[in-house]
Amino acid sequence: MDAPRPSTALFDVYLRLRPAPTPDTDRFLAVEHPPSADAHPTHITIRAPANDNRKRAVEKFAFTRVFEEGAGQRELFESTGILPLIEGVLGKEGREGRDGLVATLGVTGSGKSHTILGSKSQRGLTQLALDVLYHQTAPHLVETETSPAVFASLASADVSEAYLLPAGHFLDAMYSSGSSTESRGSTYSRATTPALVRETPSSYIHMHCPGAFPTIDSVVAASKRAAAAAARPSMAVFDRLTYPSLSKYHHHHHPPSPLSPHKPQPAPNLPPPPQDSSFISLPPQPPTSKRHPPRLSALPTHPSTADLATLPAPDPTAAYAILISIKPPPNPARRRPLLFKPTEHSPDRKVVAGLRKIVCTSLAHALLVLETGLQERRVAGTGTNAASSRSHGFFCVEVKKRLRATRTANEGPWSTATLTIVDLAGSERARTAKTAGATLAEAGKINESLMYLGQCMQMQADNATASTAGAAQGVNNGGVPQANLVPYRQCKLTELLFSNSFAREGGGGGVRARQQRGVMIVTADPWGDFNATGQILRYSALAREVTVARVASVTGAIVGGAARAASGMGTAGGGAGQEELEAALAALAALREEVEVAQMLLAEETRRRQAAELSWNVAELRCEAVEAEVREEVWGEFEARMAGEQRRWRAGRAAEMDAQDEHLDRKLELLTLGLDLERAGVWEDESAETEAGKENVAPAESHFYSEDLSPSNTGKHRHHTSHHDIDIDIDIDIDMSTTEGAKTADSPAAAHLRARNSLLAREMLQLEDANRALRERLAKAEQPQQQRSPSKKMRVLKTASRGWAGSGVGLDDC
Ligand SMILES: Nc1ncnc2c1ncn2[C@@H]1O[C@H](COP(=O)(O)OP(=O)(O)OP(=O)(O)O)[C@@H](O)[C@H]1O
Repeated sequence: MDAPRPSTALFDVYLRLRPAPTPDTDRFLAVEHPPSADAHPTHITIRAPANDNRKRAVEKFAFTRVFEEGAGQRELFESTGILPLIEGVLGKEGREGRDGLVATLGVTGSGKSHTILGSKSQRGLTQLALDVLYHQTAPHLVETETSPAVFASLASADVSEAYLLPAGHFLDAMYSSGSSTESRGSTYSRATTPALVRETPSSYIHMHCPGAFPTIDSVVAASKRAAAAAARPSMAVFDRLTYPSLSKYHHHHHPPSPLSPHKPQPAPNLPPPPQDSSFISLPPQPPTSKRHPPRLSALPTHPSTADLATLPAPDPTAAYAILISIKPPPNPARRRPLLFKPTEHSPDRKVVAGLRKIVCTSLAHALLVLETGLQERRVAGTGTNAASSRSHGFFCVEVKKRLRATRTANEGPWSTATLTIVDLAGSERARTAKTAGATLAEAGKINESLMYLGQCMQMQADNATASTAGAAQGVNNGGVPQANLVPYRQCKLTELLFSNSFAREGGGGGVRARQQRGVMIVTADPWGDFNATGQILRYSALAREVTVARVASVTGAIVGGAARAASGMGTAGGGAGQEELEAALAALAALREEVEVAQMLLAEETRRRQAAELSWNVAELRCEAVEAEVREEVWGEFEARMAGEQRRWRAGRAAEMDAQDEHLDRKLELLTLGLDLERAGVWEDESAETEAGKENVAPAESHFYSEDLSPSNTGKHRHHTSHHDIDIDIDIDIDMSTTEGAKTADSPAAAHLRARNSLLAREMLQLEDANRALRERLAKAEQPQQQRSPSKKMRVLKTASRGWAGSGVGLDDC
């Protein structure tokens, strides 16, 4: 069985074994060493301890690499791909960084916290990662403790509704003047944390340092005020928000701690430091409002990262800022679920809203903030592990990056990549752990979230195996292996861990470039709980194989009994009969073993099927909910559009009818006018004087009036209009001489006539305009019909020529 090395994997999975607490006991887990001395082990096998009579199958698991009991923190740090993760977070030159995830998973007491956070004498992966990060970015870090403008730019670039604080500010607010208290111990142990009953830091801050937390708004406002006060030194305002040097957290008897061999720490030249040792070393104390800062020199400095062979390279063209996120301690009375927010890059990329983000400009600051964060993590002792972590711990190191200002260009916008380090709470069996009440309920939740995590990991392992098998057989689906969806949205834990691994940004081809890469370190105690460890190994391993164990004792007993029976039967059967019997018994034993393995496989498959059914049901419910939501949304939009269309159509129709009415009114008005004139006898008289041969007008046409406006007084103006089913021909033939005659006569009738004439002339012009517009509309309406059918075209032409025939106005005039 080879360990698949999938290219599409969410993360590499490493196994770390912890040293034996009592080495002389039997271990159930064995490491398979590869034949070559240079190669690292990748496989382990587990077999049930002797006292477990139920299962006899041997299970074999494959991991990216197995670290045996002797492996130290430094070896783990160097060999688990964390350095490339850090390089990814820093980002290549001119490019944004990529998120990285380091997580530990294992049964309670198997060494997760030891791996991630270290112990009193050894640094964990988190401290080592911070050391490398600060060492590599030191020349490129922006100064936020003293520069309000830079701090404000960071604050305004954060989209997660976080509270940004400079580290000095934060630490001072957390550990204000309690420095005169006596030393109460010197042992550093995280195990004492659960018993500490103190004010939560946030309540302390609000009670004792009102306004001490600068919100984004207050810092931005402060920076604006500072910029505006040009006469004063611009630092004046920010000084009030700036906090004392880190060196006050050093013990005066100790030299500055060489936390990072690469970067000297500030000298301890401040007021007499507290006699107290690190707050994490305190035995249980009565409630008090004072807290004491961790003593920097008490924090472990081993192992060092000074002589690492390869270090991640930062972007030389960029400026960096490093922020450490801390979730404010929850109010037990009003526990709220984590609030996720999509980021500016993609709705899939989620961040937790409402965190405190501490801008740390040095490793020492970062370590102090980390220690402070650890205090806020809820730890409650259980029967299994006295220092058991009863919550999943997330340590998020945000690396902000922007292009530095040059002579030709200003600095670019801040981009963010996050290194998330996760110490998952241990899975445990309630019976073993002897938990009760709220702690038992919490354990149930933790186990549930770990179950969902297990499903995701199994799915990823299956995908990876399928992809490797597909690649080996050259079978693929258009170059893309068919992968099952990893159900990471089932719970907050898996969403937090993996939403960035699947985030699609922008919809373009290069969207996967920023997807998160991860490292999962599974911890196991080879002498611990066989069942619980086996369960975790089953869902976390990259591959698994079940083989039959030799059940020599049982088979031997059967064979021995059979042989005795055979010999008791006398010598009649002879040697041949006995051999036959032995062979039959051996076959029987082999069949029994097969049945047992088949039963185990069946049980495993049943469990997986049930898990798959569960996720299927959840997915179906989600689909239904989404479908209903989409339906409702589409229906609402459709109805709104329909109503809009109806409104528009009604308005258009009303306007059209108004235009028609107006047109008809005007025609009627003209008709009435013409009739009036006719009645007055003007037209009859004048028509007698008009020249002979004047064109007759078709009876169907309306002959309203004629007016001769030509200079020679002999011209006539004809007007034809057609609107829908109404055809109107207007002949205007006004004899100006008559008008002149009338003018000369200067009778009331002549004056009336003149007035009428000029009114008519105006009306005629308006009518002409309306007529022209109508003709254009008619022509447009007829055009498609003419194009469609030649016969129709002819019909239209005929109709048109008939319509214009009597008026003397050619089609070209239309
Ligand atoms: N590789 C190791 N080397 C030395 N000591 C170890 C190692 N791993 C674990 N231990 C010790 O085992 C004990 C339990 O380890 P740890 O607290 O890290 O377990 P855990 O898996 O985090 O447990 P929980 O899930 O309950 O928090 C600690 O005292 C720790 O120092």
